[in-house]
Amino acid sequence: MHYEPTDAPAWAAPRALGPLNAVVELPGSKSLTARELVLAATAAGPSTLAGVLRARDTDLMIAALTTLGARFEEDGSPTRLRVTPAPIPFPVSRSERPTADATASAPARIDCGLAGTVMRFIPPLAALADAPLLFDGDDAARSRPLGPLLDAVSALGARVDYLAAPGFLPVLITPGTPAGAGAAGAGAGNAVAGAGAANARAGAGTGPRGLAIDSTASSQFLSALLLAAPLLPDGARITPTGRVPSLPHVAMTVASLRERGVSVEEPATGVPEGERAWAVAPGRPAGASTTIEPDLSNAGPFLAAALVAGGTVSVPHWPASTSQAGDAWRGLLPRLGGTIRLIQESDGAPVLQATGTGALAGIDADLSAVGELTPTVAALAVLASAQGHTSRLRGIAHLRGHETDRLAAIVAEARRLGAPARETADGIEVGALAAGTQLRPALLHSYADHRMATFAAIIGLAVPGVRLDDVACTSKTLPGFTGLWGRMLASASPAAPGREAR
Ligand SMILES: O=C(O)C1=C[C@@H](OP(=O)(O)O)[C@@H](O)[C@H](O)C1
Ligand SMILES: C=C(OP(=O)(O)O)C(=O)O
Repeated sequence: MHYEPTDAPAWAAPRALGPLNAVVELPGSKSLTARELVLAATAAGPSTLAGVLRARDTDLMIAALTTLGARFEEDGSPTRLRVTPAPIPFPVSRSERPTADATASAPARIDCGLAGTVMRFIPPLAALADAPLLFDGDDAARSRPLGPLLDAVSALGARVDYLAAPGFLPVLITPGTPAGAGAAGAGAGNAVAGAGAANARAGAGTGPRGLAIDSTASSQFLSALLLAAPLLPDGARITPTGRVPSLPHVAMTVASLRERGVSVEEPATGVPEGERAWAVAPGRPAGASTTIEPDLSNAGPFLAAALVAGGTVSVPHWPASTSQAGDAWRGLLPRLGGTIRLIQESDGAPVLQATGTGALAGIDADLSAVGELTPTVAALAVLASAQGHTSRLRGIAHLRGHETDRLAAIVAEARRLGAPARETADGIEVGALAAGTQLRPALLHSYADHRMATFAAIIGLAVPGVRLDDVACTSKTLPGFTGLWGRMLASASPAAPGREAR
C-alpha cells in the first residue's frame, strides 16, 4: 500500500471533555441513495426522491446518470430531486461534455471518484448505451477490483478495453450491437444482444440471460448486475461464485428493485454457496416517490462517541425495519461496552440511543456481512486495547479492496498509536496494551478513506494529541462531518475537576 500523506493542514481531533448528551441528525444513506438514483434514472416514468444524500459519491452518481441521459432537478432543496429517466439505449452520444472532451473522437467520461457504487453500478448500464464510455477515477480507485464485473459486462456483448492494468480502471466500454426492441416493459426500448463470453449461457430471446460472477471481492458486483438485469430483454439469472460479502447490501438492492415492481427471485435459505442464483424478470422499474433513510453506517462514529466519552448520543429517524448494514450497530455496540435503546418519540418516530461510560470491551466478531462498519469497530477496539482488552475482527479479507487496503491501514494506524495490532488472513487482531501503558499522540493518515478519517476522530476523543492529515475526505459520504462532530462534542457536560474522558 503506497500512500503519501497530504500537505493539507492537519486536523486536530477534538477531545471529549465530559459525558455527551447529543442528538445527531444524519443525512441520507449513501447505499440507498445510490440505488434510488440508478432505479429512478432507468425507470419507466418520473420519480421524486427525498432525503437524498448529497455527498461526493452520490453527486458523482448523479453526474454519471446524467451522462447516460437521465435528468435530475432539485425540488426546493438539494436533498429533494425530481428525476426524469433516460431512454434506452442510453443517449450517451448526445450527452453534454466538458469542452476538453468535446472532440468528435473523445468518448464520454464517467468520473468514478473513489465511489465503489459508481465504478460498479454504471458499467453494466454502459453495455446499454449508444456510444462508448470511458471510466476512470481517483488514483486510489485504480486499485479497486472490477475484473469479474467487467467480464460479465463483456458477456452482455460490450467490448471492454483496459487502458492500464487488466481488471482495473481506467477502462473503455463500447456497447455491442443493440438487439431489436426487447420485451423489457414500458418504454424499455432496445437492449443488448451479445455474442456472449464464456460465462453467458443464454442469448436474448432464449430465456433469462445466465451470468456467473465471482463476487468474493465485492457484493457490489452482484448488486450492479441486479440493477441492470430488468433492462435486459429477457432479464437475467445471476449466480455468484464463491462467498459474497456484505449480503445485507444485496438484500437492499433486491428490496429496492421490488419496491419499484421488479420481480426478483432470491435463493432459498440453505442453498449452498455457488448454487445460489438471483433471477430478475425483464421490465423497467416503476417511477416512484421515495424517502431515503438516514445513513446508519455513518451513524456509527457518533454512537461510538457515547461509548468513549460517556453519556448518550441519539440518532433520530432510525428506521424500525431496514436493509441497511448499519442497523447492526444495535447488536455490535453492546458487545463493545455500550447500551442501546430504540425508543419511540412522542411523534412516533423511532430514535436510537447509545449510552456509554467510557469503559470499553474487546470484541471477537465476524464482520463479513457488515464490512463497512469495520473501521469504527476497530477504533473502539484500539481504545479497548488501552483498557487491557483484546479484539479480533474476522471475515473481512475483501476490505483490502475498499477505499484503501483497510486491513493494512487500520493496523498501521493502530501501531502508530502504540497498540499491538496485526493483520490476519481475513481480518485484524488488536492485542491488549501492557498495564500502565497508554496510547500515544500521533499524526494519523486518512488514506483518502472517509472511514479511516472517522476512525481517527473516535480515537482523538480519548487520546490527547491525535491529528489527522486529511479530514476533508469525509465529504465522500458525509460533507460537514467536522461541524456535526463539533456540535456533538459541544453537548458534553463540563468535566469534574481533573476528570477527562478515558
Ligand atoms: O452496495 C453498496 O452500497 C455497498 C456494498 C458494500 O461493498 P463491499 O461488498 O465491496 O464491501 C459496502 O461495503 C459499501 O460501503 C457499500
Ligand atoms: C466500502 C465503502 O464504500 P464504496 O461504496 O466506495 O465501496 C464504504 O463506504 O465503506
